[in-house]
Amino acid sequence: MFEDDPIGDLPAATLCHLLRGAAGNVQPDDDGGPDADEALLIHKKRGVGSGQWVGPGGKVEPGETVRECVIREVREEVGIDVLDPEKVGVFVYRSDDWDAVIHVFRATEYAGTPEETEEADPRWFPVDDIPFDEMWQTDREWLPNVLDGGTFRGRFVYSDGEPQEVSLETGVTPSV
Ligand SMILES: Nc1nc2c([nH]c(=O)n2[C@H]2C[C@H](O)[C@@H](COP(=O)(O)OP(=O)(O)OP(=O)(O)O)O2)c(=O)[nH]1
Repeated sequence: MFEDDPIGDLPAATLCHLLRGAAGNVQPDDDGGPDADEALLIHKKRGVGSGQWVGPGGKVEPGETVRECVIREVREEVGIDVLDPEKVGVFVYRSDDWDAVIHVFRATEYAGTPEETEEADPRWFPVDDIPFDEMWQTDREWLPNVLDGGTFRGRFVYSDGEPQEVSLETGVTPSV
């Protein structure tokens, strides 16, 4: 799937999908995945994807691991500390103005309460009522699976803001 992409040469970025149950904590369901009621999204105020709902995250800085990046970005954007980031997916994103390899994490344990910042307005959404119409179009291809405990890798090529190529493989173990 990634044969055409010099993955090591592309800028890296992260996304985090935080889950909570009705009682706050998340227990495993029958399949061993998280049995969550709600997922945290941010309404992004600036940068790539501003004006849309998206998981918190951002660009990996020089000398930083993707895991360090996702913890830093969630803290900067919504003011909480993620305790158990689990890498569950990776995708190549290509567009007219920004190419990247994006590492997707899921987490169920964190410290603090999400707060609005200059970058982001956070809100918990029911996992069966995610605002896909106000998100990156290809997120609807993989996010339900991630919220349900799955893993994936993908490649999404956009032009003029519209997806032109969509490749997706689920049930893979993403390398970190
Ligand atoms: N959900 C989703 N997020 C995407 C897609 N493509 C894409 O680049 N992103 C995300 C990955 C990063 O979290 C974010 C781009 O980084 P950013 O602009 O937020 O980076 P940053 O916080 O470091 O911002 P800055 O300092 O450069 O302003 O966009 C996509 O197709 N779906």
